[in-house]
Amino acid sequence: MALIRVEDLSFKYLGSEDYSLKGINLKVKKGEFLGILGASGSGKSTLCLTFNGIIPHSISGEFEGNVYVKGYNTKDTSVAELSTLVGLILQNPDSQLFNMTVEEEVAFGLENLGLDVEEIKRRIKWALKLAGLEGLENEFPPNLSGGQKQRLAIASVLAMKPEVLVLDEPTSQLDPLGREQVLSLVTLLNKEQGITTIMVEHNTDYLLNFADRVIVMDKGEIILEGKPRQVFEEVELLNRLGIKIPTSVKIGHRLKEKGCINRAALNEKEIVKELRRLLKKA
Ligand SMILES: Nc1ncnc2c1ncn2[C@@H]1O[C@H](COP(=O)(O)OP(=O)(O)OP(=O)(O)O)[C@@H](O)[C@H]1O
Repeated sequence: MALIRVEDLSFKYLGSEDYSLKGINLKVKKGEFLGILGASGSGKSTLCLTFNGIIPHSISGEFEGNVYVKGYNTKDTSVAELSTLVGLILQNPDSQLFNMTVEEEVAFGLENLGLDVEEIKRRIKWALKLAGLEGLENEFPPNLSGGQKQRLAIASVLAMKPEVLVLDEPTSQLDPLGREQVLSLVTLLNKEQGITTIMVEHNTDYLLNFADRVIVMDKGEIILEGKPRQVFEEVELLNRLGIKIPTSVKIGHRLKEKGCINRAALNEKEIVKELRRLLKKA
């Protein structure tokens, strides 16, 4: 059974003329890693906000269709209840951190869940360890690096033990090291902890390697969907939308054009394998 089911979803912000989401149908399976791509303004963030009920509960507009999370219709379920199922991470970690210490930041959401003190302590320790922030419990969050702040934001939602993590461009405001740390953490959470992951991410090399499926949005619609290697074969369409083609796929295309290999959408490992084969032949 799908963990998330989106049926004929359309949404228009209050006061807007156009719909930001138009007839979206989507299923996400438990444990799956779904990547979301699309040009600026195509509706990626709006879609993310429907998974934990912020749309329609906190942002009003015309909402048509249904979003189900673990069978709960988000229209009939509060954001507080949904936040125990769906953890949302936004672009800017500063907008998500409010407390005086790293530990208090993670404890914050847990205190409203009615958990006993020992369980809260256990969860804080577990989440900070997974996020690689052990030893920083007493730090003042604004003093952390960008990557550490974003990992703290992830640890805070992780401590609620959500079934789904929704990440909306979590690396876009980070330096290269911070970006890599956050991407490694997301990979670990999905592949080792089995957390269903939905991620808006412009790093298509990363999605090629780690996403199970990718959707491409344009003007509020899903216009392309499939396994990353299928989606990244659509070079012309992606170029038109300004979506970066993964480097290994670009090299694969060049080699295919030159008649050296038969398939183009290759990841780094496969490109190296093909190049070694070609070198041996030469
Ligand atoms: N709060 C809002 N009120 C009115 N219109 C909005 C609001 N937020 C977004 N929109 C509009 O909805 C459409 C989709 O925006 P959205 O932010 O979901 O796109 P996006 O693909 O996430 O873009 P980006 O990559 O720039 O974040 C755009 O036309 C945008 O102007």
